Amino acid sequence: MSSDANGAAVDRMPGVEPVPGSAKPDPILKASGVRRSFGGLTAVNVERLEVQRGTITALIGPNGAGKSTLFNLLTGFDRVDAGEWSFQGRSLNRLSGHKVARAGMVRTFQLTKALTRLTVMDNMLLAAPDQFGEGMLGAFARPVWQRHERLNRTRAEELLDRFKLLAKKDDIAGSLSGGQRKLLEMARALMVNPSMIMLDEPMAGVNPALVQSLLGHITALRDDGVTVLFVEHDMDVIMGISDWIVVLAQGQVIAEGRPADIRANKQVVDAYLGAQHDESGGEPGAETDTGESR
Ligand SMILES: Nc1ncnc2c1ncn2[C@@H]1O[C@H](COP(=O)(O)OP(=O)(O)OP(=O)(O)O)[C@@H](O)[C@H]1O
Repeated sequence: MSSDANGAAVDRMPGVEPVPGSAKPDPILKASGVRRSFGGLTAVNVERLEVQRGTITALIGPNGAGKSTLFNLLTGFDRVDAGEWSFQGRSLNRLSGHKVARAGMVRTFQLTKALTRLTVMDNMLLAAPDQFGEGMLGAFARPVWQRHERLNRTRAEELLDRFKLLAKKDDIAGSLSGGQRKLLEMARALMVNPSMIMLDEPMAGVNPALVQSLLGHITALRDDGVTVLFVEHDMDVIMGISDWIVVLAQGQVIAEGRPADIRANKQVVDAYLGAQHDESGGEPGAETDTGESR
């Protein structure tokens, strides 16, 4: 359960059963029988998973539970061995990452080395939909391309402004701090105007001073109608902003529920939360995962 602008608790999943594979009233994403093995190791084996539209859903689990693999499968960056899933009622099976993004479901990526050498603005423009070089076009199509470019630039500036990166638009992305890079990763993903964004460890390597600001951006996305699914290790972050939590262990969904349900789930506490909580300790939201476990 998360809070509204006045800090009051809001249950965005009223009546939803806190059990693995539970049906949601308005699922934006539905997956069933999704399996992926690497050699003899079953990395993902998800019988059923639904993500409620307009919520922040956390995907948690111990190292090696299959969280990143599931992200990769759902977003078209890896191939399933079996299973199917649909997004906004449309089957996404076997679509490439590019097509999945165009359908409205994007995931963030850490900036690659090549991207860190480009300016912040160029990073944004490269993430825009329908990228094509001017050289590929005949003279007749140039005005269309120029209009596209102008619209992309305007959208990039709006997003950079929202994420407080506009003053850095001409800086090399590699010069940004860890937290600013996370903001840029989010801003890049939003260039395609997605209905759902998947964040892989948004707080990893982020200076504690920026954690609250990042959390604010994530809840603002949800409040603007973007569905958020995120993988994170920091339990204070997870419990603080999630409307719903899905627990993965050895590739399977072993629990689902509101933060209070998950805290009260003995199987999850014994297998995962106990150890995590001992590690994080301090003030809620004050600790960050360094990403060193990856
Ligand atoms: N390309 C691959 N080739 C072989 N094994 C892989 C590959 N990708 C993932 N695995 C294995 O699949 C299992 C699930 O890995 P995955 O990275 O999805 O877990 P995770 O929950 O994201 O873990 P972490 O929290 O440590 O990031 C692990 O045992 C991992 O070693």
